[in-house]
Amino acid sequence: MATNIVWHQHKVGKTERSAQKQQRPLVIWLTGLSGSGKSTIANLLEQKLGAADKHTYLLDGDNIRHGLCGDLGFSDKDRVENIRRISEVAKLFVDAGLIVITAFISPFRADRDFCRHLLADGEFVEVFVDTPLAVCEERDPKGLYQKARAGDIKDFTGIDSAYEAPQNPEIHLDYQAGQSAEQSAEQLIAKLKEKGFLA
Ligand SMILES: Nc1ncnc2c1ncn2[C@@H]1O[C@H](COP(=O)(O)OS(=O)(=O)O)[C@@H](OP(=O)(O)O)[C@H]1O
Ligand SMILES: Nc1ncnc2c1ncn2[C@@H]1O[C@H](COP(=O)(O)OP(=O)(O)O)[C@@H](O)[C@H]1O
Repeated sequence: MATNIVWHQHKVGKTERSAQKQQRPLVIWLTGLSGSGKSTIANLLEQKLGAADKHTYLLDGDNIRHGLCGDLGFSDKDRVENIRRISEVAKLFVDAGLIVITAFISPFRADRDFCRHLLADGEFVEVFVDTPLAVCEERDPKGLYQKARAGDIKDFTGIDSAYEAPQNPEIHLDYQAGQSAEQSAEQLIAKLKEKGFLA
């Protein structure tokens, strides 16, 4: 707990930093099962926003777990702490004026809402990458479902660990058979624009 600590109000704030970048800072929070397409879509989205002169930062589950969250595993408690840390980092990057893209399973509603409530109204865009478990398992890009089914990995999301689907996400990316990742990323950009999150 922060006791005997006083918040410093700096002269240069979020308003100045985002004005300098000529953009509205945001968190675009992708959530979905392992293999649903979060990392692939997030990467394409970041490339497309960069090409449109936006200033972005992508926080991706696998990468963050090598450093900032390298001490955490996949128990419910560790996942809560993982998302808490990511949320605080995302808030700092929003304060820096950036468009933050996150790609974490983030299986628990309360934790996604924690990030939403850290930010100002309209700064948190929850994107549900709604790919059915059977499709994720069929894709199995890292062979993890096979290991989880064989009992070699415990607490695997969708198998023996819960995934709480968003009830009212700002954007719902419904799985469509045969749709490419490129098409999904384009669909996401179109929805971000349609809903007024991107100029
Ligand atoms: N037990 C278990 N359950 C789920 N996922 C597992 C597990 N063990 C390892 N992995 C790999 O870790 C990636 C998920 O990390 P996240 O930080 O996104 O998870 S969480 O948000 O804290 O639930 C996840 O990456 P993605 O496939 O990109 O989602 C997996 O590659
Ligand atoms: N429409 C799509 N959107 C995203 N990924 C797709 C799509 N169609 C096929 N894929 C493939 O599915 C896999 C998704 O893996 P990944 O992006 O690592 O998912 P996650 O980050 O959610 O675990 C990749 O191999 C990707 O090429």
